Amino acid sequence: STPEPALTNSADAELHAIELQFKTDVAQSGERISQLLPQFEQLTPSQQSKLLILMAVSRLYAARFDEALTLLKRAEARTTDRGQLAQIFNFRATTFMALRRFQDALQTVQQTLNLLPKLDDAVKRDAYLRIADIYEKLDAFEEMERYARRMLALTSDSDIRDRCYAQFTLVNAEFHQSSQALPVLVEQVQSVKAYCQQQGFPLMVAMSNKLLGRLLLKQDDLASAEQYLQQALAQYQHFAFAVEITSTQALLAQVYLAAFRVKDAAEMAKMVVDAESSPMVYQPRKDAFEVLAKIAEQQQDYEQAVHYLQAYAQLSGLLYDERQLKATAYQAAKFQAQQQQEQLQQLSREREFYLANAALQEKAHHNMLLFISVLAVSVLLLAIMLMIGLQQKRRYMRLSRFDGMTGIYNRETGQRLGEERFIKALSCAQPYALVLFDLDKFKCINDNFGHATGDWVLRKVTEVLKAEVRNTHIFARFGGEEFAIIMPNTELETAAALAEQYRLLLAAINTSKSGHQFNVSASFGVSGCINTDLSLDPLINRADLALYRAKASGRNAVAIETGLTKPLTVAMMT
Ligand SMILES: Nc1nc2c(ncn2[C@@H]2O[C@H](COP(=O)(O)OP(=O)(O)OP(=O)(O)O)[C@@H](O)[C@H]2O)c(=O)[nH]1
Repeated sequence: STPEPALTNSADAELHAIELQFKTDVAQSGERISQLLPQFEQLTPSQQSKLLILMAVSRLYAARFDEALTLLKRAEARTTDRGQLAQIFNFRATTFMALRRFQDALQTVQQTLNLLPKLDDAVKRDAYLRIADIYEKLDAFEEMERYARRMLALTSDSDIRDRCYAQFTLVNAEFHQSSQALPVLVEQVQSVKAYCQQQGFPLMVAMSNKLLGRLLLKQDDLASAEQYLQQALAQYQHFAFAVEITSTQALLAQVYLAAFRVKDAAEMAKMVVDAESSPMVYQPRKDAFEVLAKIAEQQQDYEQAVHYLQAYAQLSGLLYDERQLKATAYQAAKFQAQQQQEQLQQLSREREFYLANAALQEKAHHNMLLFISVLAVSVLLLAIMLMIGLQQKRRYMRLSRFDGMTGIYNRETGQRLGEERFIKALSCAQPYALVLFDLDKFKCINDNFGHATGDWVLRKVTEVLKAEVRNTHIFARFGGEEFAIIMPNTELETAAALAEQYRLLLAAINTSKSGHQFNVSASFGVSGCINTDLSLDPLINRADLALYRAKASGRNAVAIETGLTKPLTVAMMT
């Protein structure tokens, strides 16, 4: 069922309030969680996740680590929000640290770091803070400093809490590494403390006080050290922060011992060793047993001193083992991170390879285009050349089919066409006739008026007859001044009549345009197809015979050769 909007909003507000209160009043916030629990089923998955995270945190403070892990798992299952997931991972890493499962903790840190790139700065700062805290517990102080700096770099003037936390973590990392002189560090911690106090972050004030106490103990400023440590103790007691209370008490015991306040020292140290033991307090316990051993020794209670020294030695061994464990985990995590880095580099190399390959393919594509273009241009050129060739061929064909001077068919073409028509006429039993004519005394024209005039006559004769010859007839120059008119589907008599007509036309040519005045005439021989003819040749021969006779009869005449036993002579004119 969908939750009512009013409940959704009020639950959001309450969850946010509880989250804030965790930083100042753990007990009170636990109370508010219990009050919200009966409404669990009515909350949205995201709110349920948030509530489960808060419950896990309260278990974490109560050192109920396995319960905390279970709650975090349930919280993780209910959200896809990256920010919330980062928060879950952070608390999980802290829980693993408390359980001394260092490798799991570092793996969880890596999970958080993988989530971070897409998250906003506030979530990043939160994660960096917790990672720095984990590295501190792993004695990896360089890493601690690195993440503190990253966090600080992401803060602006308005991120007061995070700036206070980051500054403290940074100065704490410097203290662990002894990278600054003690007085410089004291000054730095004091300025961080002032800033955090002014902005109202009591936990950071408590931690600053404890750190100042520790620094001043080292400087042998015992009075100031006690003052700061007492302040820190009161503040931690307010938070019910058991681990820090024990750790501060152990420091106070050392201050009192140094100040020869044996009774106070013993009292403090006793509180430390009587408090619940856990790996988190091995160091303060070891310090407290040392204080107690020294006191017993001073009081010459050697039996008791040996007893305390045994406890001290045992804790030293445990701490040594733990340091080994941490170092191993840290190295393993470093190795894993390195491997991951190498994998990333491999991926980027593969990507480079892919890009280079793509560029290569692009080039191949480009070359292909170039090749196609060249091919296209070549084909075009070839086509043009082919066309020119065809045109030339057509020109030559034309030249070879026609007579250059007169433009009519030459002898070969005329004879071939005539032959084709002849075969057709033969199969259809159609009539067929042939006229040959030869200009008269042409040599004289050449001789008297020059070759050019002779040429003019040849062209004039053609021009005159071309206009007259039927379009089914074939007009050809047979050579020199001899012409033929092949007449398919034409009777011999018709051919003779036409020849006569042509003879008259030629004789009527006016030669003045040639620049000379003279007579033009031609002699004609006509033949027609007879039964025995199987090709054009016999017709040509007979027309030739007739032409010869026409010449012999005095020229400018038409003669007929029938091919029959008694040749028929037609009218001749002079
Ligand atoms: N101008 C010119 N003369 C040509 C051409 N072809 C042939 N001839 C000339 O034509 C003349 C033909 O002379 P012949 O064969 O003796 O005949 P003809 O002078 O016409 O006398 P007949 O045929 O007996 O009437 C030759 O002098 C050739 O040189 C040509 O293309 N142009």
